[in-house]
Amino acid sequence: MNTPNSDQIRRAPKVLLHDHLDGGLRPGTVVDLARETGYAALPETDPGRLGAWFRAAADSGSLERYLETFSHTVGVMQTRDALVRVAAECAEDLAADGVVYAEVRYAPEQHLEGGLSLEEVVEAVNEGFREGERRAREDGRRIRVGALLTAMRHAARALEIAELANRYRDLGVVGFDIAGAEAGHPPTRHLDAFEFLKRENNHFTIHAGEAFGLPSIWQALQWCGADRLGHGVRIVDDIQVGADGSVKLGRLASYVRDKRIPLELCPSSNLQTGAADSYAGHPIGLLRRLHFRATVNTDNRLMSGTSMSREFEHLVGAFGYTLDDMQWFSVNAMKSAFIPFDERLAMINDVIKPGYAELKSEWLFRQTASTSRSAVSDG
Ligand SMILES: O=c1[nH]cnc2c1ncn2[C@H]1C[C@H](O)[C@@H](CO)O1
Ligand SMILES: [Zn+2]
Repeated sequence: MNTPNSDQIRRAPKVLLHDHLDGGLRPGTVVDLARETGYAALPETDPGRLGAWFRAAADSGSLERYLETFSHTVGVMQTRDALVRVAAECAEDLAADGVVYAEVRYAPEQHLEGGLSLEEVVEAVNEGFREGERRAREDGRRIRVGALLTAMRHAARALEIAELANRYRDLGVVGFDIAGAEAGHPPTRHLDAFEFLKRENNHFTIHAGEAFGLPSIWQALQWCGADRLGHGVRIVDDIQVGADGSVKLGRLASYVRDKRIPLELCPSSNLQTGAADSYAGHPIGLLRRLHFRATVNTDNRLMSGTSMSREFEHLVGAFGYTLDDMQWFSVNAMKSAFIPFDERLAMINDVIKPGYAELKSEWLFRQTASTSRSAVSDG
């Protein structure tokens, strides 16, 4: 009865925990910035064709090949102005899509080629997010964006980036992450960074259980102490579903569910990197049914040609999700955010729940309107 249409999905208040700044540029902005900064390696210079190129190139079935496409976005994000613009447009685009709270991540160490310092990178991105929030407000939309600082798992700067995240805590940065090719780069190589953050009572998430399975999830949780799992989708490898529908959770899957570890699931991205083969077959269906702390995310809007609304449209199509399901995912995400508890609670009670209540009550008023129309035409 309350299956949402596209317009309702877009207007519904959504919460996004896993979105890469360098994976979400507008294609036209990539073209503009390449021209302005003298970046000559773009495979296409027409925005439409460039957007299609990113989607196709990222659609290889391999995480390593998917990640190669980032050389072009990172390539044009090497100046202060470019970072401010990309961050402002990110916040604006998310707000236009109905996102009310987002944590957007990027790796400061990848933006130093033009001579910026790590601090200048963080300050430029923060400035952009504040500008985007302001523009959204002028358009009558409300969004709050926090930054997550990512360290690249194949590099050796994790402790330095963790210290940077800690220094900019309460100044626009809400946590830390590690990303990059998973196989061959275990998170335990960066234990010093995680231990530092734990001593500082700071928060972090780790990309795990995407291209590599249970050992990666286990390490991220039990060795590194991650607060959330970036993807974590392969936790289904520890869940057995019998022919009669009975379900048996292994020890790790039980731990993840019992401890309410948030899973930052990214359906479209998983289809492109081969972690899932269809929306209907995506583990999110099972994980939602089993009441894991599942959340819906975009990962890389440019590479997947997606948005939060599109991710939900796919899920509504595949699983028949209703506005109640959308609210469940959004509340789950908000509970799992890295901002203080009282702010999360206020977002849930004062923004998310009223937003869904408004949408869920629309049918009442639509029915009155159509009754009066038919009365007029009957007369
Ligand atoms: O899905 C992903 N898995 C692992 N690494 C990723 C994914 N999406 C983006 N990245 C990498 C490429 C970016 O340059 C970096 C920082 O945002 O994070
Ligand atoms: Zn990611």
